[in-house]
Amino acid sequence: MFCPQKVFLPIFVVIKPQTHHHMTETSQTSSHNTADSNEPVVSLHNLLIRQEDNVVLKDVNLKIQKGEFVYIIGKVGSGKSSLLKTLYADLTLAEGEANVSGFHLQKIKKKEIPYLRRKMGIVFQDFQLLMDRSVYDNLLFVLQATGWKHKKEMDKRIRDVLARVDMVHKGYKMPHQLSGGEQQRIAIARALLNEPELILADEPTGNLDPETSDELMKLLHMIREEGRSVIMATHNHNLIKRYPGRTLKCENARLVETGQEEIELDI
Ligand SMILES: Nc1ncnc2c1ncn2[C@@H]1O[C@H](COP(=O)(O)OP(=O)(O)OP(=O)(O)O)[C@@H](O)[C@H]1O
Repeated sequence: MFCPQKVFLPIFVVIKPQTHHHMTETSQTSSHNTADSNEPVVSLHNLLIRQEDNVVLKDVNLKIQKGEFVYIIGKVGSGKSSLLKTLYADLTLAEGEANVSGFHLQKIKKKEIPYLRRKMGIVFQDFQLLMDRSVYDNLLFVLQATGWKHKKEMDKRIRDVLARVDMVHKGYKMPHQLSGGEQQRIAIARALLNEPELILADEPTGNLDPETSDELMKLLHMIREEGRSVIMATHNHNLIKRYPGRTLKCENARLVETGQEEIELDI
């Protein structure tokens, strides 16, 4: 069954109209610093990441700059999703210091989390579109939930993001009328609505065939070229070979940098 909380929309926050007000809002929050443009988008210092009582990752140290494309690899259960969940504050940080888009996660309050999530776009393996409404209404829902008010501006924004993912004529379709690849494009369009500086993608090609995965990778790399940072967890090593990027591996409860030559091709 569809679980609305899992869409990670800041729907429980009433936000003023969308007129470039992000900094004012976020800077009012105690865990947020107005980000310097040279600051890393993600800065992690000695993190300990736990799931219940189990240590998933320890001594995690990482800096990701604006415009970097970073892959997270590792075996099933090695901690890739837990790391991403920590970054979008779905998993409480056990120890260490984490600065993500200017938010200090070690002291973030529950009510501040929607503001953090507005600075990022999150893409999942299973797309997580609202199945009971059209593509257009999926996007409209997010804009309204994040404080946009003016019909014309919302319409323009929706058309812009649909154009970016080459889906401008599919706005009237219901999600079930789209292929998996098309649904994932819509999920990316949704992630781009509020111009985030960071895209987190958890196994985004997991449900896609190789050709469609390839197209999605081109799209994610195009998004990176616009100056956004992309962090993508994946099992698909072939894709990393075709679209090289900085690669980190979760292994033995640590996060380690991995050279391209160490990445084994999938059979
Ligand atoms: N909600 C949860 N409660 C308790 N333990 C969990 C929870 N989610 C994950 N874990 C455990 O935490 C560890 C890391 O899981 P995680 O999902 O981060 O791994 P992963 O590398 O993303 O795996 P996969 O490749 O299967 O997606 C695993 O041992 C897993 O069983």
